[in-house]
Amino acid sequence: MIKTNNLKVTAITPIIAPADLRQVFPMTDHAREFVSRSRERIKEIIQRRDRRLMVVVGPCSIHDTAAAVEYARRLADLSRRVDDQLFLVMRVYFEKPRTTVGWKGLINDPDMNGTHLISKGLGIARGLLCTLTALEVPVANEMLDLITPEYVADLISWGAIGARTTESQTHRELASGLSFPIGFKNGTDGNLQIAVDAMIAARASHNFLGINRDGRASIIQTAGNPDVHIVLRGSTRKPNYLPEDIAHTEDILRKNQLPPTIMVDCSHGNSNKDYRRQPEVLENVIGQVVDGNQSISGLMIESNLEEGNQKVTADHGQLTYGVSITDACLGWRETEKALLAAHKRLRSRK
Ligand SMILES: O=C[C@H](O)[C@H](O)COP(=O)(O)O
Ligand SMILES: C=C(OP(=O)(O)O)C(=O)O
Repeated sequence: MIKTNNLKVTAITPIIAPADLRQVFPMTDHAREFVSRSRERIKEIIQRRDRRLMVVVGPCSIHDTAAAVEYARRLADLSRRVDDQLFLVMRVYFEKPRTTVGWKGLINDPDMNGTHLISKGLGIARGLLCTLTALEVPVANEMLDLITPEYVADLISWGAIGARTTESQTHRELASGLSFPIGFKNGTDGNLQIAVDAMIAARASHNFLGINRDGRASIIQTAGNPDVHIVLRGSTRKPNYLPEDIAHTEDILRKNQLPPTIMVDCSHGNSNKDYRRQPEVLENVIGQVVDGNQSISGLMIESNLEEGNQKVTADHGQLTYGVSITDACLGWRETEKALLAAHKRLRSRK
């Protein structure tokens, strides 16, 4: 018999159901209360009812949970020192969109060796989110895969749809049903319209395919997510965080009847992919806020315990602790210095 299906599929392996993983790593009452409170604070900030700025700061990707917990402890300490001006949310990114190919993150390949033990990755991810929530560190995640939210989204306070997926209908549908605020990045070529279209789409209700708690394919019907905003991340051609870029974005949001609230990613196209330039982007944007800008509500920084990045080799014993294995990051010392300086300047606001 001639086979016409799965000609290019080499294996299909069922995985643990979301309900079962949630039983292994249950959400405590404290976690529920903390995540709900963090989401409310973020909503207030992006709606500009709370004049603090949200800063999504942390590693480009998580590959070592011990280092992530150490980073979270430092962030929690720093948060206590700056929280009258800055609401810090940790970047805890488990899924990486690749330009072509490469390691796709801790969920996809937790052992970083091509074994792709996705059930294990989901378990490590959920376990880490429980630990970080117990430490009272709010978590930000990139929503890349359309299935994983059922496993982890209850512990997340803010989500990004990345530059490579903002134009995707399925990601917009996903965003329309998520229980937390979502930032849509501009395209890698600088296109803002795709983020505007994404916001309009995600605010509407949708019917689409997903999975339920038992892992069964289901029709998901959503109400629409009003808590969506744009994230300016620059492009391969130029940055887009300068006052004229912000004014242009405000104008586009106004023309599309979208709330004037903007997050600036200090990394990616805005730093010309040079992590050392993130503090200068941060300083410029903080200057705009101190000078009276009302629409900038958030910032993003790629930061790790140690600066730079490293390649993963077959012998993981060779990896340097606290260094990114994806994009290069600002080190902790520089991150702390930059955020304390931002805090000091914001305090001088009228
Ligand atoms: O922030 C992450 C990266 O810029 C993104 O995942 C693309 O990475 P790549 O171009 O190395 O694949
Ligand atoms: C991939 C990322 O960003 P972007 O989608 O802007 O490239 C990221 O923040 O990890």
